[in-house]
Amino acid sequence: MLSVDRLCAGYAGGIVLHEVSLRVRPGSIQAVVGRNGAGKSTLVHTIAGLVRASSGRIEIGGVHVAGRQPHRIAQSGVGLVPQGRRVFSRLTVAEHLHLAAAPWRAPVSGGEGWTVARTLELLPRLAARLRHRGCELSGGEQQMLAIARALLGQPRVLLLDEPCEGLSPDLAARVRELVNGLAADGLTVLLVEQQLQHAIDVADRVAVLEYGRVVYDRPTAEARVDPAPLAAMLSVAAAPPPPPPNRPAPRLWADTPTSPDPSER
Ligand SMILES: Nc1ncnc2c1ncn2[C@@H]1O[C@H](COP(=O)(O)OP(=O)(O)OP(=O)(O)O)[C@@H](O)[C@H]1O
Repeated sequence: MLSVDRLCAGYAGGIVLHEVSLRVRPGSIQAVVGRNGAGKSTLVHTIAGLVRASSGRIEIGGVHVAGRQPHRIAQSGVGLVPQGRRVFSRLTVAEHLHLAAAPWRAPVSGGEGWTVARTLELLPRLAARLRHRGCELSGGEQQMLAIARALLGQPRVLLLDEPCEGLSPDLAARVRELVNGLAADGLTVLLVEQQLQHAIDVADRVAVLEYGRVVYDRPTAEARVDPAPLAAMLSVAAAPPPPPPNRPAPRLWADTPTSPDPSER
């Protein structure tokens, strides 16, 4: 179970997440949608420990992890598939996989762990590309590699930040199918999606972030019946809410130097 409770986080320029609360059950997919700049990546980065929470709780399987170093949070069972894949252009697929493999780490959720052989069985396209360098892969292959790398860390919670971005409809459908299968195997999945329809297709619940606040969080079954309210929420620009009166200003944190790539923003 991933539980986020009244989470606040941001950067030196200001607070971005305002008391965000979400609960994602094992084996389920929670989609998070929202307009550009709503705070979706900040949310996954904060859960992964790359951005420091200024207040609130993040629990993985009942253990409070907010404030821990990113590698400690990864050891608690959080895997991140970052936006833009972030594969190393000069390393081969095989090198990526062997660097990411953590066979000494027992799978946090128990059961069968992820080995290089098992990830290649799941993602056979990578098996045919083992000697290719990151820069020689297609966008879809890079995405598969980013997912394989996260799985090799033996996660029980998988955070995916716009995994279908820039992929052809076929490949995007393949990625959604893959994510679905991982959740069916018991993984807890938080999926940031730019496209509402993709979120509705794959997720069990969908939450809307607006100016860093959760303004909607319902089962996708409701949106499948009538997606109009959700679509309207994402297409009509709302003014940012005024700050609440008489509340002390939240502490602001700079992005930590542990961010995977300082040129990210
Ligand atoms: N490293 C950073 N330093 C300072 N501000 C940042 C940083 N990263 C993001 N922000 C700001 O935080 C806010 C939320 O950005 P975030 O990337 O979380 O939004 P998003 O919903 O993921 O957007 P997108 O859909 O465009 O990826 C934006 O105003 C953005 O400019």
